Amino acid sequence: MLIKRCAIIGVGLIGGSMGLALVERKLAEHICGVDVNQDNLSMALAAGAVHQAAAMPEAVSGADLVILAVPVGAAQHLLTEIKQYLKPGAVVTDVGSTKEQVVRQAGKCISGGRFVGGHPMTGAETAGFSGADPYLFENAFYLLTPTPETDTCALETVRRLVQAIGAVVMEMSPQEHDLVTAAISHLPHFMAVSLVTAVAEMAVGEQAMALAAGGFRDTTRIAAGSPSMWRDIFMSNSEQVLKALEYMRSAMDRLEAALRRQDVEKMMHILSSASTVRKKLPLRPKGYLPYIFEIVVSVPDRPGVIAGLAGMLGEEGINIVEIEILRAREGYGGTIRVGFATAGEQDRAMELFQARGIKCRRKV
Ligand SMILES: NC(=O)C1=CN([C@@H]2O[C@H](COP(=O)(O)OP(=O)(O)OC[C@H]3O[C@@H](n4cnc5c(N)ncnc54)[C@H](O)[C@@H]3O)[C@@H](O)[C@H]2O)C=CC1
Ligand SMILES: O=C(O)C(=O)Cc1ccc(O)cc1
Repeated sequence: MLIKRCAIIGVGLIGGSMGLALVERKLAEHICGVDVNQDNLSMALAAGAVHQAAAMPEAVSGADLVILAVPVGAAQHLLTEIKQYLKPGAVVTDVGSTKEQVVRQAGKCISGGRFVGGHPMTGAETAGFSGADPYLFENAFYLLTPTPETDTCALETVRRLVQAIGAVVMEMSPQEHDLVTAAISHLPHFMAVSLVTAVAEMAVGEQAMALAAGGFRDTTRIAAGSPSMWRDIFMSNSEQVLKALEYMRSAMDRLEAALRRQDVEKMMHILSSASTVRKKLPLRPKGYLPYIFEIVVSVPDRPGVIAGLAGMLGEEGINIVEIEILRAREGYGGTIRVGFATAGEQDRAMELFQARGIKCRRKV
């Protein structure tokens, strides 16, 4: 066992998933769960994500590892609260989406550099334990943000834990973290929220909203995320988000100017450059995220189709690392994206499907 006694404060989507992952992989002997929301706590206990539902001082005072899995605003208050109860040598980590403020606060509260900032780059737009998943972290990037003050043993403990739940560790400073996530996570959320707000204000009616097709859905899925979680993310990373917004505004202004002036050439240039950049964006960029070798399979829209494909691959010992339904319209069939860890598996899957007359292509 990696950890003897662990406390998870906040057993919602991420804390709950962490508990399930630790239990499933037998990484912690005993886990205490703490939550202000009794429903989440009861569900976590019933699902076996925690061994015991506990109240604050007891949960923390016996713990070797404390995981803060609450919105970032609450995490900062909790650091102040728990410092008096921590046993000597205990390691504290968090899962918050912003890092600079929390890491600074931890520096004041947690002695010996035994706080290690963490951020799993995986999740969903659903809040609460009901969405918890023991495999949420598998193959996902998990950012750790040590500082020169971080204790090397504490860092190693968290590193090993993150790897043991199947995630891929990447380390960067809290400042770098907040800049990068402002660009690739917080700005997209800001835009998704603004897009939903704008279209709602256009009052195109319920019927028009029902027509909302791929584009609107794809660009706004994340806007359904937890408002309190995102309030805390924006408020704690306002400086970087505001910087990112300046770039966004400038890009929108240039596109708007081309439209106003009916400047076809300029418009074409902007659209083409964006299209090129977007097409080059791998699902998981090489060197940053583990690369995925994908194929896209065209299939009829019938129950059991995915099971059939998965069965064929399974019989050949080809492991699926990702699978996604890209398009399915009743009666028209659809496409399924299947991802593999190696080029060899991608080749074998192509051969297997083609030999059975299944239409497929390599995704580049
Ligand atoms: N939802 C996502 O996709 C991701 C979220 N995160 C971060 O993970 C953290 C948790 O987010 P989720 O699990 O999604 O939220 P959630 O809403 O599903 O869970 C948070 C839990 O913390 C509890 N809580 C709040 N304040 C508390 C307090 N003072 N004491 C004890 N419990 C308290 C809530 O009752 C809730 O059960 C946030 O900091 C978020 O930024 C990180 C990566 C992905
Ligand atoms: O649902 C999605 O696609 C997400 O991007 C979830 C998410 C939300 C917040 C994070 O800090 C990390 C991941």
